[in-house]
Amino acid sequence: MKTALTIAGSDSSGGAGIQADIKTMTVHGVYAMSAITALTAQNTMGVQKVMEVTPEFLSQQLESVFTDIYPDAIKIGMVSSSALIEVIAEKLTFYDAKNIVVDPVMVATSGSKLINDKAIEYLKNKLFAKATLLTPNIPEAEILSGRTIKTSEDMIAAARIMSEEYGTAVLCKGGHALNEANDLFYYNHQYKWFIGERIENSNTHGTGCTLSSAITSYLAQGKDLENAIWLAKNYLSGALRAMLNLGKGSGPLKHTWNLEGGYEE
Ligand SMILES: Nc1ncnc2c1ncn2[C@@H]1O[C@H](COP(=O)(O)OP(=O)(O)OP(=O)(O)O)[C@@H](O)[C@H]1O
Ligand SMILES: Cc1ncc(CO)c(N)n1
Repeated sequence: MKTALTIAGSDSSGGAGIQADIKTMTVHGVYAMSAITALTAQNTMGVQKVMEVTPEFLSQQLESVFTDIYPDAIKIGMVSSSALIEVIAEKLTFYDAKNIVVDPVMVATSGSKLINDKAIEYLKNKLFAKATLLTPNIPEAEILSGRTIKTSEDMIAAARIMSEEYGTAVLCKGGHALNEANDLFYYNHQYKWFIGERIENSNTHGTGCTLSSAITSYLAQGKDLENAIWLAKNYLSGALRAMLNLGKGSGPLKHTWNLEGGYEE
């Protein structure tokens, strides 16, 4: 069985973070492991409280995992402080980790900030160069590239800046652009659009986490990066089309849709 590790925050409401990652990896037939960076008390309406783990405890979780069941691929999500980022960077190097997808989580769908400013600098300087793929959404891409994104051309320019600065592939997600679900892939001075059909569903809690862990699952299974992105996007679209409607705010996706004969009931 292929194995994957998520290094991310826990979402008590189960739709984003570690919980979304484990569900996604599991329905892809990949054995999921976790190293938790923070607990969030969160629901579909917002993040009520965050409790970070200590750097020592994160370090121990990573050591426990890597020295026993080596992950074929790794997804990194919410990491809210510079000390935690340092620990992750050090362990990834020490254990020679491969297939690393970094989702630079900064703000939850509900608008709550999930990272501090010093940590953003550490992400850029210590972590991004180790990534196989970065998956920023538009607001994150604006912060990381220093450019405002209003058009498709802006997305290309921002992705180019990030890819060249960090020497890694970048998938800039277009879910925040009105009427679109097109994501821009940029690597080796070339770009490619991953065109998606926009699904009218306001329940989008955890779309970013779900996409990045689906990509991670496919990388663990040995798919190449572009194939992994296509397959993951298809999985995500199905989870949105299944129209689960839970909670009072922006609800979670139906992660299990692909086990249940699809979304046509
Ligand atoms: N309404 C939609 N219909 C189809 N695809 C969508 C829709 N909204 C988002 N997506 C897709 O979902 C994926 C995640 O994109 P999005 O921009 O929502 O990420 P995110 O903001 O990081 O998510 P999160 O809400 O978890 O922070 C992308 O592939 C995007 O194109
Ligand atoms: C724990 C966690 N990670 C990531 C996100 C981004 O959606 C969230 N809302 N919560």
